[in-house]
Amino acid sequence: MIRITSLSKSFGSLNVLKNLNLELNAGNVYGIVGENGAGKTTLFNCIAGIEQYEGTIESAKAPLKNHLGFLQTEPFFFSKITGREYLQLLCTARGKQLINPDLRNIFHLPLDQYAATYSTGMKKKLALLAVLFQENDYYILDEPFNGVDIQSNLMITEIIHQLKKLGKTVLISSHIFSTLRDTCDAIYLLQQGLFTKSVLRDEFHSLEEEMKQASVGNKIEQLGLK
Ligand SMILES: Nc1ncnc2c1ncn2[C@@H]1O[C@H](COP(=O)(O)OP(=O)(O)OP(=O)(O)O)[C@@H](O)[C@H]1O
Repeated sequence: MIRITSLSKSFGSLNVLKNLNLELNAGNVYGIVGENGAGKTTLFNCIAGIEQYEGTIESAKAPLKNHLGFLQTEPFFFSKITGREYLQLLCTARGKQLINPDLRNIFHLPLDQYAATYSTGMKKKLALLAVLFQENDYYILDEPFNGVDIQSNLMITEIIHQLKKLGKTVLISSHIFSTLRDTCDAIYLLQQGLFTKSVLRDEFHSLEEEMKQASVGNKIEQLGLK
């Protein structure tokens, strides 16, 4: 369980997160949707302890950061570290052994190549493997489907299903509604730093239609394509 109470975050005069409350329970997958700049990454950074904030964030397993696997939108790697060394480093940081990295290298990453020289999608897959190998209780996956190939997208969907089965708590952001439909138990709509809607699985379709209507409406006709 992660409980977020009265969470606010500002950058100077810009109020990005406005008094958010959210409870995330074990064995559930939660999705966050919202326009660019709505505050999704800022929310994740606050939960991960990367940003300072007002309010409280509590977790059943504490401290939260020691049990959290945070996959960032664009993972960063130091220049002279191989994929294998990165996996080793992240496992060591949690006091875990790196077990069978070659056998468990399901994305066929070149583990002896410098990670900084990986492609965008390869970097994301390496960072994902690392947080999985840490055996965390909580996962935040910021746009996990973005920039990876179709095969890996299918794999990541199955990984999320498996995390749910294992009773983990998973929070995902995505700009592709279908990926959330395939993985989430509940979806929260974040608009200008506020949760304006939360829906359970059986209401996903109506949320998608509502968002489509609000964002597309009659704008295609307005475009006047010929
Ligand atoms: N370090 C920072 N300093 C100042 N403003 C920031 C900082 N980080 C984020 N912001 C601002 O906070 C707002 C929310 O940004 P955030 O990255 O959380 O949005 P997001 O919902 O993740 O967007 P996207 O979908 O584009 O990834 C934006 O207006 C952004 O410019």
